[in-house]
Amino acid sequence: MDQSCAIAIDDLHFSWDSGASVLAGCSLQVKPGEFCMLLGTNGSGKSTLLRLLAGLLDIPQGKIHLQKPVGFVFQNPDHQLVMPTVGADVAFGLVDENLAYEDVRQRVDEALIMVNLLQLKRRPIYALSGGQKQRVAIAGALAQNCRVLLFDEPTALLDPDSQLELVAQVRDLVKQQGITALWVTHRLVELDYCDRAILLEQGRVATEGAPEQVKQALQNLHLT
Ligand SMILES: Nc1ncnc2c1ncn2[C@@H]1O[C@H](COP(=O)(O)OP(=O)(O)OP(=O)(O)O)[C@@H](O)[C@H]1O
Repeated sequence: MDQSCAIAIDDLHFSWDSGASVLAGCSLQVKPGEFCMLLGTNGSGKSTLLRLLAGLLDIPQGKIHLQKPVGFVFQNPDHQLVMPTVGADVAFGLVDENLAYEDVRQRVDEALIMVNLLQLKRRPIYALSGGQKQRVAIAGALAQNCRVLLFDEPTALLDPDSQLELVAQVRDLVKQQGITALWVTHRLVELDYCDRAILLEQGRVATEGAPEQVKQALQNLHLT
């Protein structure tokens, strides 16, 4: 298993207790600083794979190597933002680190600058747009110095303009900060922003490569 990868998955198998196999010999690698997108039909196991990577599920069979810390951005930001204001929410992820007040302030400000939200630091979460909420979730991970970010359909609830704004911003973050991103999507327009796309089918990688190559494979499979 290549330990120099940001993410390396080798022969991963997973089934839910009640059901059929979801991942069946899934292997893939993501290089440090790569923006990789993961596609596949409904139920092909994309979210399950992200949850296994994030350590939210136990791995029954296979191996996972992952650069840490790892951040997770959910489809619905209301499922992960827990504090009343932007700054408090970004700081919340640092509570276990026992940092001095000034260090927390600095880490929060730096993270908010990276996602262009410093001016909204005191704004209540309820007064943010969906795209702004997703950027708060990303800032929370950045404040914790996450090197790998996992995104589970983060644009699914956004309008088309906010969708492209978010994906472009994550691409900039990946390229400027050397962060690695694995991004699950159903929206083909987003593929133009990634370095490489991976198509998951029947629990394993069916195709991977440049965005155009994977779009073509999807068309051949009549999945578009
Ligand atoms: N908590 C759970 N308990 C039992 N089965 C589950 C659970 N979560 C997902 N599944 C099942 O596992 C399979 C894979 O689901 P998963 O959510 O990983 O797919 P997905 O590729 O992310 O789908 P989608 O594109 O619809 O989000 C599906 O058959 C789903 O019904």
